[in-house]
Amino acid sequence: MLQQKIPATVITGFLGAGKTTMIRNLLQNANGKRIALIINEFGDLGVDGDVLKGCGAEACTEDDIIELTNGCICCTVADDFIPTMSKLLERENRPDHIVIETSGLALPQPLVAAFNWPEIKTQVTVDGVVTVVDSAAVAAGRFADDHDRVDALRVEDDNLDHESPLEELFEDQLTAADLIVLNKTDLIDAAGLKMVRDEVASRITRKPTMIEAKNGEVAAAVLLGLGVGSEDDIANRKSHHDLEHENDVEHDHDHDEFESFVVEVGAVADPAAFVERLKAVIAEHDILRLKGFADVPGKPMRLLIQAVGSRIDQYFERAWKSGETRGTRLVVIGLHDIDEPAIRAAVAAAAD
Ligand SMILES: Nc1nc2c(ncn2[C@@H]2O[C@H](COP(=O)(O)OP(=O)(O)OP(=O)(O)O)[C@@H](O)[C@H]2O)c(=O)[nH]1
Repeated sequence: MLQQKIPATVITGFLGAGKTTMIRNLLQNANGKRIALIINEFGDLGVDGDVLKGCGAEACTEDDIIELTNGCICCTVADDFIPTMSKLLERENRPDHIVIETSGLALPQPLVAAFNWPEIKTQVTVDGVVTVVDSAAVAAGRFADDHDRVDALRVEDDNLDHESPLEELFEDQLTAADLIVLNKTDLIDAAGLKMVRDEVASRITRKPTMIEAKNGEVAAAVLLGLGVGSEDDIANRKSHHDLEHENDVEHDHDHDEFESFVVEVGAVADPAAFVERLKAVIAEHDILRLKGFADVPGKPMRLLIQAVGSRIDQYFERAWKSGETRGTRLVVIGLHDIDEPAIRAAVAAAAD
């Protein structure tokens, strides 16, 4: 009997835009669909996986959550993504829908193109590519306003042939979209939102639907079931990288423009003071994303810390498990020239 292709939704968007938050909401409102989730994260602490496993949604048990941690999914298609999909498709109990969260630094194009590989194409189709946008970051000029900085980087590095790395990636993720979710609308006013809409529209030639959301609250019926088959249209969604290297088959995409590392420090006695000091460290070093868990003495639960630019959210996420080593571990992500030793020292000092 001919099996129906399983629809797969690719969820992309820059670091901290709200992808995991939106997926968490989706899993809790999945209308009875069984969803398999493939999560790819930059930096190897597995924060997103933990957040999603912790939500206990029936739509997606821990077994249905697969983490790809060997770098950005767009660079590990052959080694990581295809074998993972093949294994998932061999399962007896196949999911109704597959959701793939790319890392915030991933180019979605190579991932979508992978759905044309013969072993995948016969069994799965890309239902749609959903690009989540941090509206507050766009309104603040995060993706447009760093020309001085890029010029400075270019002086240091002759090989930097791009515009701003942030701007390019932002556009590439928008270019791949079938649906754009303008998230974090709670952080801006109506005029700001209008600006964000115009700014996003000005960066793409295709005209995908744009919707607004806060805390990633988008109905499952809106996110799933777009029915696009985006893999067949991938030639019309070329990234800057595709366009620059069209005749250059040897050229690999990489993430040299970004750097990530994990900082481990001691227990944090005063979380409020720690977070305030972290804000200063983030601003001074222009850290794009910082997230992880902190050990607060006397507390049975671990503190989840999520920073996107200067905004930091924190909450006690779950109890430390027996046998788990308590500790404070944070992933730091920035542009390639961030000062790792200085940041390590500053975060350690902030925890003291
Ligand atoms: N104020 C506000 N915060 C939000 C909203 N959506 C997400 N956040 C917060 O933004 C932070 C980042 O959200 P995530 O869902 O982890 O973002 P992400 O895109 O998965 O991040 P990466 O996987 O690191 O790229 C978290 O602290 C969220 O609670 C929103 O609509 N409004």
